[in-house]
Amino acid sequence: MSGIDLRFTEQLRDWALHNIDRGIPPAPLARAMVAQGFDARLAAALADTFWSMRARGAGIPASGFSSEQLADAAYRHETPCFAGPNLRAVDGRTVRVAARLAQPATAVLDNVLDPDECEQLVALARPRLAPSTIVDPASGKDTMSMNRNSEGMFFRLEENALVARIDRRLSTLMRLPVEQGEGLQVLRYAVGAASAPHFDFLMPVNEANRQSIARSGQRVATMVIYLNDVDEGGETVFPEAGFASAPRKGSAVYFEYCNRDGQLDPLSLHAGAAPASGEKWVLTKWMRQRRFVPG
Ligand SMILES: O=C(O)CCC(=O)C(=O)O
Ligand SMILES: [Fe+2]
Repeated sequence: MSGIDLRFTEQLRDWALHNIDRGIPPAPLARAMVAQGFDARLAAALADTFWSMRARGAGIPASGFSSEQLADAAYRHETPCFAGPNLRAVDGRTVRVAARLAQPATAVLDNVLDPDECEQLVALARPRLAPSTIVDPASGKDTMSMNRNSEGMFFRLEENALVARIDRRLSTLMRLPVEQGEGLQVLRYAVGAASAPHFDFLMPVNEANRQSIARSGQRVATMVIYLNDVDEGGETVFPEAGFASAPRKGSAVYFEYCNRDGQLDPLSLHAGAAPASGEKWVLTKWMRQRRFVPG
């Protein structure tokens, strides 16, 4: 192969891909390489490029990267959905931007749902809850988490009047068609239940994820809406960004992670922290690049 500007060993390649396929972001990979004696800038360039090519489903070269591949690794942030006005009129209400983070492109939003909408959603979801599974990144199979986990359910898109109103409101807020949305998900966390750090976009490392991406495109943005107040804990934590959003009933955290070129933002890694008392309920909307076609 011609045009190699940065060489790596097969051993390093295998180690990096193994960890990326387990859901590890580039920054901790680079830190591990530095701990093994790599120069910090070299480690970051290698980790970022392995990660970005793998996340996009590109073939990884056998022995080195070209300067073009190295230059294309860094995520290019675009103008985020919630740049501009702090108030958004939608569906007869005013949604307020309470906080913004540039990387990953994140906005904390107030007044996304009314208290009574939150309560109705909890009442509709409660009898349909099932133990949450996590998709094992390597196999694409649903597995029960080893940690104490949340319980969850999905509404079908526009399955009743309340859900349809919220699907449309979120579509307007997120500036993508209702049809590009997956059905709303509700999660309930008991005291001590958490969700581990994960990406919402689909890593194309197993057949199930590749087929889902082929049907509907990649996930591009997420809205997590808090359905209750939590006295302590329960934040949505972004460990690579050093940021956490605390649950407040009817408020939301929005974040985007797939740009027009199909690059994916590793800073969007996030986790659901366990409530220290009471319960935590969230409603999640994921948007796709194209019309969502369930599997
Ligand atoms: O529970 C949270 O705060 C985050 C939920 C989440 O990450 C998700 O639904 O994808
Ligand atoms: Fe998530």
